[in-house]
Amino acid sequence: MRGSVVVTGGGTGGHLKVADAFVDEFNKRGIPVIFIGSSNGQDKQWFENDKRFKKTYFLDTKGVVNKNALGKVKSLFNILSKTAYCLGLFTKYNVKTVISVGGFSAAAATFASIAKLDCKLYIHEQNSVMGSLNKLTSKFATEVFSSFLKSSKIKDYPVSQEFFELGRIREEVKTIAFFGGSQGALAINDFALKVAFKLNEMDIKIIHQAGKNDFLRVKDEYEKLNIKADVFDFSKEIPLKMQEADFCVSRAGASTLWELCANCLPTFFIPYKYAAGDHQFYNAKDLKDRGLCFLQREEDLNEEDFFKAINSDIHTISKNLASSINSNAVSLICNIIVQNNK
Ligand SMILES: CC(=O)N[C@H]1[C@@H](OP(=O)(O)OP(=O)(O)OC[C@H]2O[C@@H](n3ccc(=O)[nH]c3=O)[C@H](O)[C@@H]2O)O[C@H](CO)[C@@H](O)[C@@H]1O
Repeated sequence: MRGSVVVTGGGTGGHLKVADAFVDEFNKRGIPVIFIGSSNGQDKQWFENDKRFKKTYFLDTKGVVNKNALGKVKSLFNILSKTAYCLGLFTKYNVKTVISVGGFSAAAATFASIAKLDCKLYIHEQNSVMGSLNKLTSKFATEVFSSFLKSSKIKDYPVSQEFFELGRIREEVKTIAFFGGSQGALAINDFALKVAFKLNEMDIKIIHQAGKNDFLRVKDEYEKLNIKADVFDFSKEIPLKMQEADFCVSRAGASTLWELCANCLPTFFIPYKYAAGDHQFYNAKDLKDRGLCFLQREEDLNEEDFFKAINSDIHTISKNLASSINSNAVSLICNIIVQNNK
């Protein structure tokens, strides 16, 4: 492959998990990868000192959306200065390929890839509604990959192999996992605590990812209820937690959603209502329309529908999930990139 490869993007786990899948695939092919992310958000927590990368850079960049006019101008100037810095890096490492997985962390390296004429930009958009950076830059990309875009050459999602390998067809609900996405979700924490007593009475074990900010409160509440739940703030072993569960309650972040499909784990999705363009709801809508998941808006959340869901035919759902996603998306995407950049 000509020149070096940069993977850029992040901010939250959903973007970073896709970056993770790309790095593994390029490394498998003996192609080193440089990562460019932000020092704000979760990028450092995921990739600092990660030996799989040839080099990692965490730039002091922040998002532009959701800021007042002055904040927007400041962020834009900052991104421009970091773009110039990235151009310097691109010359130093002879970068010819940039893969953006989106999020505010991707802005500087994405703009630099557009400015450098001999560099190709590839975008992976995870969500049903395109993020603002991708909207702005996609016309400059050689390819835009997304499960939700008709024009995408590869429609399956780059999910890590372990979610497939640890997948199994469920028969009955003995263990339930509650997942709040990479940052945890207050609404899911509260709902889990509300139904915990009844689940305990039904002899159903609880696994609960509560997120960093609410972890201690949640742990404390289970103790008060005298329930032995597997509660944690963030775990690097989500594939194992999924494997153990027979049913899941989750936010509908794109990476989690496709990992659950890969794992054949029937899920009750409660989308984050403030996600841009309501994308979490639309991430899950097609699966819901095909009878492959349950989907309920936070404001409609009620115990009756939840218990109806766990008592439904989860075996058929689990069986049908097995054909909802192919396991080779990341390899197919990398084939296209490598072929283009020979
Ligand atoms: C609030 C918000 O805007 N969230 C967005 C963010 O979600 P978020 O960052 O929560 O992303 P996802 O749910 O898509 O992915 C979270 C990732 O973190 C991993 N994980 C999670 C918890 C844990 O303890 N350990 C762990 O490793 C999961 O396995 C998954 O791979 O990015 C997604 C992908 O663009 C979007 O679809 C979401 O809408």
